[in-house]
Amino acid sequence: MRVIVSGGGTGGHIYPALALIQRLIETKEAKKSEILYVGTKRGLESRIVPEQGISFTSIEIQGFRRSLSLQNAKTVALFLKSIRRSKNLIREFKPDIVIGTGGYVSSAVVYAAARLHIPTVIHEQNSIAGVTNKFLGHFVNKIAISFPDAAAEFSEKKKIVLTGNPRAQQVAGIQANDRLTDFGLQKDVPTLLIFGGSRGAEPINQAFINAFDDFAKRAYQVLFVTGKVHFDRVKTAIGSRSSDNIVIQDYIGDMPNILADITAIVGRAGATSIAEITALGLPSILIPSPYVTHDHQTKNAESLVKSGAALMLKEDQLSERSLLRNADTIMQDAILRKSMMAASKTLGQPNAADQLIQVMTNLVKQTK
Ligand SMILES: CC(=O)N[C@H]1[C@@H](OP(=O)(O)OP(=O)(O)OC[C@H]2O[C@@H](n3ccc(=O)[nH]c3=O)[C@H](O)[C@@H]2O)O[C@H](CO)[C@@H](O)[C@@H]1O
Repeated sequence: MRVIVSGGGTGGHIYPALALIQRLIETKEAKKSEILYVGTKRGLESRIVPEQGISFTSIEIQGFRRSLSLQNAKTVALFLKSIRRSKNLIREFKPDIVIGTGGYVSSAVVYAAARLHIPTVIHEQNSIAGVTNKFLGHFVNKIAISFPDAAAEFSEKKKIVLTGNPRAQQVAGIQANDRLTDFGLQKDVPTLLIFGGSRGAEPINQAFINAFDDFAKRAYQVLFVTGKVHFDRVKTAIGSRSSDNIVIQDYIGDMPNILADITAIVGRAGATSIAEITALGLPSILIPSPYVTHDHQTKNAESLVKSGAALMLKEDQLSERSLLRNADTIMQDAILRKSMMAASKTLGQPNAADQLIQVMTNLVKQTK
């Protein structure tokens, strides 16, 4: 099967696409040479996708501003140009199917495919759909969702299929593998991973910087990930302080393998992170980003909190003290962790990639 995949901007849209691609290759539904990823140069995808050895090509497009501005005129012009470019790419590559995983780049690629009568699927990771997927929902053949609640976001109910997030299946099968020693951490000490989504989060970084001296006294260890753009500032703020139980990284390239060795997570409540957390049955402290459309991360987090899988810390309550208190609550109580792990695991979607592939292969068969 020849497949064009498009999705980007942030890791939350890219990693589900990569997990799907990996599974398409594993199951021999597609060869590596039959896959083309279309993204933008500016998005994280331009770095992450070629690193995986997947063919990558970029189109120029930008997102709409919320307020009326001259930039929006440029955005419209770029959008029309990117549809023409996408149509050319599609005519050249001749995909059997085009799938979009969100982020504005996928709007042009998937829309162009629909206009050319190529079978199309979108994948929505969140319970509240993104702007791009809401737009594309009118044109595609199938809408794959990760949370049942997302069905309410689309008017054409016949198109909707609940598959889960393919990244869940990619991490679900991974066993603990002592990879923490790669970073100089101990392999048998409980480890807390702190990170603010795929791009890092300034408020989480600041709370961690303020709490550094206290974390340094803990019996557990901390793997702290700043996000690439924040790394230098965090390192400067930490200065010459160091501790055997704390490691600071800018980005983790191989998150699935690292997650398998982690005891608990402090993070944002991005949908793909949540798919990973529940696939592995990890306990977590979720600090939803208040800067996302319709506060959808709070909704994502609430589903875990309700079932006892996670604690939620609202960003306006985030401080060094609340960060430490929540971290200690989980890291110093093995019984609590055990019940959170069980609750987390019940929300996991370990067959999500296969379910999405099923949707794709059925659609291709029907349209042949
Ligand atoms: C600010 C913003 O718009 N956030 C959205 C974005 O978040 P974001 O891109 O942060 O997405 P998620 O938290 O969902 O996923 C982050 C992904 O990046 C990976 N990772 C992260 C850090 C790292 O060092 N290495 C690494 O590989 C994680 O393992 C995960 O696979 O997309 C999500 C869709 O899924 C949405 O729910 C989020 O609201």
